[in-house]
Amino acid sequence: MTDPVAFDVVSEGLAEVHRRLLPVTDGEVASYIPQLALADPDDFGIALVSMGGHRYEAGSSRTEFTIQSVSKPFVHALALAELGLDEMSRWVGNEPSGDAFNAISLEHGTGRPANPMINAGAIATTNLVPADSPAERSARILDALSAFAGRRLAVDEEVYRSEAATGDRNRALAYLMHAAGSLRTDPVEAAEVYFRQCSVLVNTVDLAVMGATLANGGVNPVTREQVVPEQVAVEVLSVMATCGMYDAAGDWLVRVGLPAKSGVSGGLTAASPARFGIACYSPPLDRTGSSVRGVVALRELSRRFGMHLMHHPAPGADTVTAAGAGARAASGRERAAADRELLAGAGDRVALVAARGEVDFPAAERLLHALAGAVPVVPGWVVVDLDQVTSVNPVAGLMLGRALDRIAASGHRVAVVGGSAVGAADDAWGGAAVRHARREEALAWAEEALLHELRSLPH
Ligand SMILES: NC(=O)CC[C@H](N)C(=O)O
Repeated sequence: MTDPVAFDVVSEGLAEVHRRLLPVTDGEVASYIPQLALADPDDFGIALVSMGGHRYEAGSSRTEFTIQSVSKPFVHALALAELGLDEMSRWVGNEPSGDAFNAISLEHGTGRPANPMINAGAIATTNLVPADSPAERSARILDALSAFAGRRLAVDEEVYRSEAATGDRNRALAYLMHAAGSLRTDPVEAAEVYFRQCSVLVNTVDLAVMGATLANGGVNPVTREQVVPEQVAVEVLSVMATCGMYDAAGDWLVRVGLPAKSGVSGGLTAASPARFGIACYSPPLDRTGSSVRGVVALRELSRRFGMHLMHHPAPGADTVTAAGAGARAASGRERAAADRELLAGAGDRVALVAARGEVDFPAAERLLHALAGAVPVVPGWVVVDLDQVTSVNPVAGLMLGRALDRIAASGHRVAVVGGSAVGAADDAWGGAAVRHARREEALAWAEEALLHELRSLPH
């Protein structure tokens, strides 16, 4: 029997990066929260989770640590799912602050924190999660983080106490926001809920699953649970891309090109939309508060696996499989010599355009361009074969519908073949088109009508 591990080149890639970066000893383990100073600087874990829910890992990927600021995007997701983007944005901005994570980055006048990834914004966001008491709020947050991770998580009470004992700066931020009217709950309680959220224990694989859930439109790829709506995942990833790495966010986007979030315990998660969640854990931090090994590892992995968001994606399969008029659009029916002759003289009055696969905005643009080139110059018949189309997204359906309506309005008769996947787009073309089950039928329908017209013309 073949050992499936022998084919695991993904884990091999992770192991190679891990081996190469293990000797890196730059950075300092965070000590302003005393309990964090006890972390082992040699711990180094890497994990990658695919949209199929497959997990790949290297190093100390199962070592537990407190989530710290990596919790912020996930609690932001929970608050967004409850409040919606407009209401959220009234309380917390979406602008990169360019400041350190613990900066007093509050908007002049309103006291609104710049974004939900810095401490001030995170404390405000946490306390926007609807609940009747701080305990209930903490419980809801723990539930949400667990759903993102796909397993039941717990709070490290010692780290929580250590952070609460030394958390005056965060309390001060809460007081400032409370005074300015941007935090409505009690400042001390607000900070406590935030400290408990930061003290939730995770491992590197959990962080990768959490990132993968955002990359997968809010559906946890391991448990298949829809944790937050897809739109919320899109909004959270956007904020991660611009604010997730604090005052290093710009450089990060250039070099790694993925939405990400780091934390002071050394955790780091990144999301490659529709592809992977990737996470690292290594406690020594750079001056911006992100894991030194984590940052370099993500840089290498992004390059190695071609994950930079701004990369030109590989083109999909051709959408348009046939486009033309005349002979190429013939139905193949047996016909009398006289009819064949008639058709040969007027074959360019029947056009065929066929498409396949998923039709989204760019694919619809290609299809419409092909239609424009194939439509007869004099009133004729246009057969659009969508039998091999697997899906049409709403915007593409609208575009196609409008184009077919226009073609019909300019005097052509339109037939649409198959396209059971087209579904919603059906309403879009408002019955301007005749439906046929097969391409040959539609072409024969067009030819019969054309012949009928030609035969009645004086020779
Ligand atoms: N960047 C971080 O991870 C900060 C989280 C930490 N709990 C704090 O508030 O200071």
